[in-house]
Amino acid sequence: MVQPYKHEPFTDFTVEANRQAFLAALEKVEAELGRDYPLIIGGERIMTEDKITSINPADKAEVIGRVAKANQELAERAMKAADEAFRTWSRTSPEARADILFRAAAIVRRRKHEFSAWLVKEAGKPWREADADTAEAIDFMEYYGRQMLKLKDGIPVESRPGETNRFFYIPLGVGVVISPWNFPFAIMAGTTVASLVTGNTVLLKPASATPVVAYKFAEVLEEAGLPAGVLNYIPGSGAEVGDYLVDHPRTRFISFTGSRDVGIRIYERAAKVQPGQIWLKRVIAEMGGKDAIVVDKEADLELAAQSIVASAFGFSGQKCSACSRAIIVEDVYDQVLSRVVELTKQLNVGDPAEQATFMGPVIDQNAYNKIMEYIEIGKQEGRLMTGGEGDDAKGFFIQPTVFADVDPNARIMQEEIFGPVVAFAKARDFDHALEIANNTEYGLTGAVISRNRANLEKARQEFHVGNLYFNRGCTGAIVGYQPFGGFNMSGTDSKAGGPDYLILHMQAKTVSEMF
Ligand SMILES: NC(=O)c1ccc[n+]([C@@H]2O[C@H](COP(=O)([O-])OP(=O)(O)OC[C@H]3O[C@@H](n4cnc5c(N)ncnc54)[C@H](O)[C@@H]3O)[C@@H](O)[C@H]2O)c1
Ligand SMILES: N[C@@H](CCC=O)C(=O)O
Repeated sequence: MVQPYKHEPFTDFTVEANRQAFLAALEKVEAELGRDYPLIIGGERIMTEDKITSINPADKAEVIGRVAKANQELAERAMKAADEAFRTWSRTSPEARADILFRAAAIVRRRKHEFSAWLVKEAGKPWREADADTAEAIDFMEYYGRQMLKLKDGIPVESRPGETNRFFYIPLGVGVVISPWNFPFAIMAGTTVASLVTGNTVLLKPASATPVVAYKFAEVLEEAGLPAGVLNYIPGSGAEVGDYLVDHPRTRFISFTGSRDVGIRIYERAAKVQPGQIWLKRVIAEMGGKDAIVVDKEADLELAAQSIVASAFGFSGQKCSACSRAIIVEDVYDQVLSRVVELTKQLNVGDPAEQATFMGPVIDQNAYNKIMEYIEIGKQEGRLMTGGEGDDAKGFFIQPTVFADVDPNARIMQEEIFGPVVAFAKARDFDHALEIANNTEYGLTGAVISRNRANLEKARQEFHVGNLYFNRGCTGAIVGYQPFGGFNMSGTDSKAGGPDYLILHMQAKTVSEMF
């Protein structure tokens, strides 16, 4: 009997034993840096001449690993392997598939700090963020395994006398999983195992900035008993391998998490029926955000300031859920702003391998350049209150940055920056604050800090985001507790970690028999 689902607890690093264990994990990972990793196609390891070099964003001279790079020919081979493996994997019992997830979760749990240490090194995540990423990966495996057990016999439907009707779910086929670098373990693992446990086979193309942790996870799934060919690990260029697989007539569905622009491209390309294709591809697309925290005049202002700072600057603002807009009712605007500035100035920015670091680097040179450009735009559009500086000499470090008095239509209030930058806008009243909050093309997360019940109820109806939080920050959804996904240009609102997520990876079949 499977135990009821409970989310994986976060590690308390004030406990000395935990601190020591994490330091030991960092040491272990440091000793393994710089290795070469192959593709995995049909269970076979394939090394290529051309490689993706994964570096530490906090120290660009440090190579995390060199990963083989798939081209179209290898992607085709992987497609054939996945297509072949689908014949048997789709007939494997849901219980056996779920057991592989539970076993994989147990393996990761035993090596939890080691996985988090890879995240510190490869993604530049500070300890707490890395620990949360690993915990979320474990949660996805535990939660989706249980969800599959709930769904395995379908859902009862009505039958008339002399008739038996059954309604159940079958797998789709080969899925292409395309994952981002910002939750390089949790989102990569979650989107992969959701596809697998539902009986599909997978071509996994992880983000090029974080392919090593994805390789480590592919190894875990093998160790847990996943048969060869069911998961194929094929890092490669988005434009080359990504487009090729999205267009491929044998691709049955695409599970994409990433930026708005790439999401739209995939959505459009997947809609085109290719010669030989006998289905309409399904697309699950989780895209960007321009998330806001609204602060009412009747509110705990300290909570408001703490929530804004944590949501804006956790993992350097590189979360689709990050607070990049603080919308404050004018009566309390100055107080909240000055407290946020004060708290921001106290943040510890530096090497994420150090326990005391709150905020590490941004992911790479492109991200650094883009964010610094937005900071320049921000200087034209608002009042720079703190931050604004960057240093990319050793790693890609940007100071947490606060802009005040920004017009709701300004670029830094409309466009996803994906860095440690928050813009403040003043609202006349609560209704005006909600109007500003809804004034973007995105609709992912949002929060309201208020003691006014009527205003909270108004926000429940009117604040148009997939994940709305009251009296807390707008990041940190927990699998199975706060199913995650957004409206409008934030994607297809496919709620990851939610009770209806797995169904998106299957098709429903009705069988009616007369007696
Ligand atoms: N809504 C969510 O749940 C969620 C979660 C995490 C990140 N995000 C979003 O992801 C973005 C940051 O991640 P990113 O920089 O890795 O995004 P990205 O769109 O640049 O890349 C995401 C993935 O798409 C691949 N890709 C690029 N071009 C492709 C193409 N033509 N065809 C197929 N695949 C292609 C990349 O290689 C990568 O694996 C932000 O916009 C963030 O808001 C959203
Ligand atoms: N699920 C994460 C965000 C994922 C996107 O980056 C959160 O809730 O903060």
